[in-house]
Amino acid sequence: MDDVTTIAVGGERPYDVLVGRDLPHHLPRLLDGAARAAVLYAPPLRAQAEAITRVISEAGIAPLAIDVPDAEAGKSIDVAARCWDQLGAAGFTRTDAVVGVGGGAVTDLAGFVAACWLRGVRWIPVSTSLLGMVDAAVGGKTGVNTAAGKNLVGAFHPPAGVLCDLSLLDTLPRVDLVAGLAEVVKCGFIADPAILDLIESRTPDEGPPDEAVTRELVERAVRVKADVVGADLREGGLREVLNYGHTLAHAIEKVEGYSWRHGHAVSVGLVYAATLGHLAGRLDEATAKRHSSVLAALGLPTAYRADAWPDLLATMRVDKKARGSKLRFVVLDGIARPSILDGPSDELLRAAYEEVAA
Ligand SMILES: NC(=O)c1ccc[n+]([C@@H]2O[C@H](COP(=O)([O-])OP(=O)(O)OC[C@H]3O[C@@H](n4cnc5c(N)ncnc54)[C@H](O)[C@@H]3O)[C@@H](O)[C@H]2O)c1
Ligand SMILES: O=C(O)C(=O)C[C@@H](O)[C@H](O)[C@H](O)COP(=O)(O)O
Ligand SMILES: [Zn+2]
Repeated sequence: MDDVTTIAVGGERPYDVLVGRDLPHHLPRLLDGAARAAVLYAPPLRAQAEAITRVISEAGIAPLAIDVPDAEAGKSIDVAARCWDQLGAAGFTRTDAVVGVGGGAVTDLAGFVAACWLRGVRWIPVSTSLLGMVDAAVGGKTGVNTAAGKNLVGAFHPPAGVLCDLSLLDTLPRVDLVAGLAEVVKCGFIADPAILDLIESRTPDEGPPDEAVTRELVERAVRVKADVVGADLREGGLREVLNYGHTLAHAIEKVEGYSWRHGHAVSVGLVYAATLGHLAGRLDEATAKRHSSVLAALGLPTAYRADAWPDLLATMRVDKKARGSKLRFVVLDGIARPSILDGPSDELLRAAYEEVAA
C-alpha cells in the first residue's frame, strides 16, 4: 500500500493534496473524463515530464507536452499566449486538462493557462520543488509577472488535486531546497510554531533536513496553507496572512529583475516584517530576533542592499494588499498571531529597513 498522506483543502471546490513518493499513478484518476492533457514543464524537468506524459498516455489520454522557459522567465503573458496557441491547435475542450510539472514558477503558469483557457479548465500541479509543495501548488493562486511587478496578473483557480511527490526532491539543487524552507519558516511564525521547534532542534552542521524531517515539514506547512485557503480562497481577509514577508520580498525580486530566488527574497522580507511589527509596538524583540536567527541558521539571506530603499518603496506601492496610497503589511502580534499593520508611515518603514540594510 502507498504511504501517502492526504490533506483535504475545503471551500467551494474542495480537493486533496497528496504527499508521498512515486505519485504519478494518481494522475489518471484526477484526469478522469479528459481526452487530452497538456503537460507544461521547463527544460530541467524534461525527464520527469516525459515520465508523467507516459502515465497519461497509458491511461488513454492524449498528452500534449509543452516546454516553457525555466523559472521566472516562464511567468509571462507571452509564454502563456504561446501555450494557449498550442491548446487551440490541439483542439482542447472544456473536459480537457492542464498538468504543470515543475517548481512554483511552472505551476503558477500552468494554473494561469488553465484558468483562462475557455474561461477555466481542470488543472493539476505535480510539484517538483520544496517551495512548490509547501506553498505554490496549493491554494489556487495562479498568475504571471508584468513589467510593473510580481504576480500582478492572475486568477484564483483551484486545482483538481495536488501531487507532492517527495521522490522528485532527489534532484532538486540544495540551494532551491533551502529557498523553499523560507516559506516553511513563514508557516511556523504565522500558524504552527512546532515547525520552528523542529528546525531549531537541528544543528547547522546537520545540513538540510533528511526525508523524514522534510516530510513532516511539508505536511505541517501544507496543513497551514490548506486551513487558510479552504476558508478564504479569494483573499477577502484571512488569506493575507500567507503574504507575511512578501511585501518587501516581491519588491526585491522585481528590483533584481527576478534573478533572486523567491524563497531568498521571502527570507529577507520575513526579517523586515518582523522588525516592522516590533518597531510598531506589536511584536516582542525576542520573537523578532528569532526570525533572523532561524533563517540565517538555515543559510538563508537576511540582508539586502541599503541603497535600494527608494526603488523598493516605490515597488511596494503596487503590492496587492495596498489600498489607494496606503501600504498594508502582515505583521505578528506574537507567534501564530498574525495581523495587519495599516498605513505605516514612511519613517517607520525606513527605520525597519535599517535592520536588513547591508
Ligand atoms: N501560487 C502561490 O500560491 C505561490 C506560492 C509561493 C510561491 N509562488 C511562486 O513560486 C515561484 C517559486 O517557486 P520555486 O522556488 O519552486 O522556483 P522555480 O519554480 O523557479 O524553481 C526553481 C529552480 O528549481 C528547478 N527545479 C524545480 N524542481 C526541480 C527538481 N525536482 N529537480 C531539479 N530542478 C528542479 C527549476 O527548474 C528552477 O530552475 C515564484 O514564482 C513564486 O512567486 C507561488
Ligand atoms: O497563497 C497565498 O496567498 C500567498 O500569499 C503565498 C505566497 O507565498 C506566494 O508567494 C503568493 O504567490 C503571493 O501572492 P501575491 O498575491 O502576493 O502575488
Ligand atoms: Zn511566497
